[in-house]
Amino acid sequence: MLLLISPDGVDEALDCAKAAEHLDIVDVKKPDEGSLGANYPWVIREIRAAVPADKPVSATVGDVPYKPGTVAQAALGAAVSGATYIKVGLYGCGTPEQAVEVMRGVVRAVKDHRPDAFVVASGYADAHRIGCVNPLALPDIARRSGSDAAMLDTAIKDGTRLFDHVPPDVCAEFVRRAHDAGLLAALAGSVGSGDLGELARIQTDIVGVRGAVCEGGDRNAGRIQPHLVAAFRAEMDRHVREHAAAAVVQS
Ligand SMILES: O=C[C@H](O)COP(=O)(O)O
Repeated sequence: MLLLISPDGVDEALDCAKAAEHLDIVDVKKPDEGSLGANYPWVIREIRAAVPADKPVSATVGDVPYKPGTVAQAALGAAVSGATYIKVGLYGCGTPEQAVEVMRGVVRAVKDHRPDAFVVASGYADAHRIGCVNPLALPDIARRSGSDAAMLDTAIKDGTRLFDHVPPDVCAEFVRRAHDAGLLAALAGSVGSGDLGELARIQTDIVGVRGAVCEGGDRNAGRIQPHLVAAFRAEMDRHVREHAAAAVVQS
């Protein structure tokens, strides 16, 4: 499992850089603009310069409306600024067809510029609260649009967790569908260390975290703490090892 951590700006990215050995992807976002709020191009550039070159920088393009041209141009902006993972929150897409149209534009805009960039189509575990596409539709949306990964996060950060909205067995189906389509499966949404056992068991590829590695577990008022990143990573690796060992015993 890969660990993606979301700093809110350059200062927190520097804290991530101090914990770089414990994380895999630095994800630039602007949490005060939403769950997948987009940050400024110059912030992406500064963060790219601040984190070790071997760590991919991801950028969120926003909780986007159903405006395929606008979103494609914004995604290109993130790629030009140095992000190699481009994450799009399909907030304003009410049907899979709309979501596929938006993501096709993103894939073309980003990969024309940088063929090796990695495009992530993200839906929301609490889609029922905002009226966007069903979580289990995401793997097929990602596949049809040529994206590289399907993701779920929570849209409303009110303390409810991924598993409160999409129980582990449904997340397992999400991961299965993503893998069957040849995609990576990424899961986030107030994920805590207590969720890591299930996330490892269902073979999640990427776990996205912010609140759990912030001071006081507070994604808004707290700041990312390198020692919390290290502790979270240690717990994650422990679960991955345990599930790998269990799989060997069963086989
Ligand atoms: O992509 C990851 C999200 O930023 C997760 O944030 P959170 O753990 O505070 O819900």
